[in-house]
Amino acid sequence: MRVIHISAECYPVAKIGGLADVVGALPKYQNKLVVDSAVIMPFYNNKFTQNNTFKALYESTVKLGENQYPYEVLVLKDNILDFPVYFIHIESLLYKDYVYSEDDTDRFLAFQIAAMDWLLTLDKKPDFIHCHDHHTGLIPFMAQESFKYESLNKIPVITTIHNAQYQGWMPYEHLSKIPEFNLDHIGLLDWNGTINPLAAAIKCAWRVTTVSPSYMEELMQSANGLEALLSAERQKAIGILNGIDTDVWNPETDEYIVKNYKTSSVLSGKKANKSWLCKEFNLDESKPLFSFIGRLVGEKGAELLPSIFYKALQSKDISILLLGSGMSQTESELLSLKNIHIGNYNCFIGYDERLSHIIYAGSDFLLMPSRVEPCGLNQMYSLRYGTVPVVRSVGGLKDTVVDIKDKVGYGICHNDVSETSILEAIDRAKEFYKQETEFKNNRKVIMNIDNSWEVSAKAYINLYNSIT
Ligand SMILES: Nc1ncnc2c1ncn2[C@@H]1O[C@H](COP(=O)(O)OP(=O)(O)O[C@H]2O[C@H](CO)[C@@H](O)[C@H](O)[C@H]2O)[C@@H](O)[C@H]1O
Repeated sequence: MRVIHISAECYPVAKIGGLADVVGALPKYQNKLVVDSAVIMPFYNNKFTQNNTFKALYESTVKLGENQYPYEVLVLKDNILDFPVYFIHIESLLYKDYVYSEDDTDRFLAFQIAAMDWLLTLDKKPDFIHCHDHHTGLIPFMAQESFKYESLNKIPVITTIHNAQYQGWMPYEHLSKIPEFNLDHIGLLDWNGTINPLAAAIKCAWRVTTVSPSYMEELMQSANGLEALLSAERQKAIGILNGIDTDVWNPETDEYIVKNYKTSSVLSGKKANKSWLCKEFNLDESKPLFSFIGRLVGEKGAELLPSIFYKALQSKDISILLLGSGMSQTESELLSLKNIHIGNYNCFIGYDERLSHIIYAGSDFLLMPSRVEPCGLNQMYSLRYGTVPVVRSVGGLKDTVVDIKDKVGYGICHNDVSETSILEAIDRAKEFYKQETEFKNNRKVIMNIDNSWEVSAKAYINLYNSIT
């Protein structure tokens, strides 16, 4: 079985968020089964592409309306990744020092067309095309409708929704850039009077998945305008929970963290990582350390954080550390807070992969007050590193974190995204921290929870098999 994943991100090549983690792990775990899995992604100008050498497999031009762009399909000269990655190199559009920006419409249109054009030329075609998020949302449509891809239209296309908030909307002036199709079928591209790639994917993909079962249920109620569409397509929709790459996220071998540890050495291991963090960020090591890692956007409840932190820190019995970037207003509020709660609070505004690993390892609690959380990987990383997640019960968080009130519980859950609710959860976490023996035992329990990809990789294969 040959599967080709098509995505804008893939760890370790280019990562903005969780999409990269999933596309960087799922093919690897599929390849351990009976699958030959590879990835097609854009060739960006970043550290990974600068530090490695590539060779061209294929050269051509991609047509985008009136314009023609030369492009190459590149592969790594030395295959240092766990699965083949094919890079679409379009110098003037994709080869930038960013992944997403204002000019995404043309960039990802060209990416999708170039990827499909190249697939047309292959002797051995994939058995399944697996697309991720709206950046690849026109592929299911083009595979089904564009005349030039007729020879690909028997290949089942699967779309995975990692985040339905962003849908890739584009005005109709871009229509002529989509390879020719029967205009009677234009409705497949449309949602509310505009071209909506995610909607087109939901209509045309053979199967639609979300990254957790609860998120699929939630999208039927609220999906940034697509709820009715998802409900209508419910018979081909399924939620499959993400896993985590336990080779990358393993406190025993993680090269980023200050001291490695396993269940039996969790106390000293976490202590060393916490000490490092507290020294680095001028925090009091003796207090429970609450952290937040992530994109500072509304979906993550980020704009509430400055006020919540301010209030939670009044009692001076906890420390808080934040790593993230996003809305500029929230960033500046978080930065100003540094001058108020000196010694108990700090933040790093930006992106830092190594620091994120040390925070998972050195924190006592990880906060995730998300409004929307399709799956969430942070809570699974934190569990693996013995850090108790404090989460809003939504989407994948609901599927992966059980509250300590439950007999088999191990995390702290709250139902609302309100200040009161989040502050109450923090208070409950503080109480839990004081029950020293239970708290320490719980660390060992959560480190052993199996959230690895093995089960989910199989679930995707069962899904592919159910199509044929
Ligand atoms: N400033 C920073 N510095 C370093 N690392 C940072 C960082 N900000 C975020 N990260 C890292 O990015 C990843 C975030 O993953 P998530 O799954 O939690 O969120 P995201 O919303 O990006 O993903 C979307 O897709 C994924 C994958 O399907 C879903 O789990 C999720 O719910 C959905 O919103 C983690 O690896 C985290 O450590």
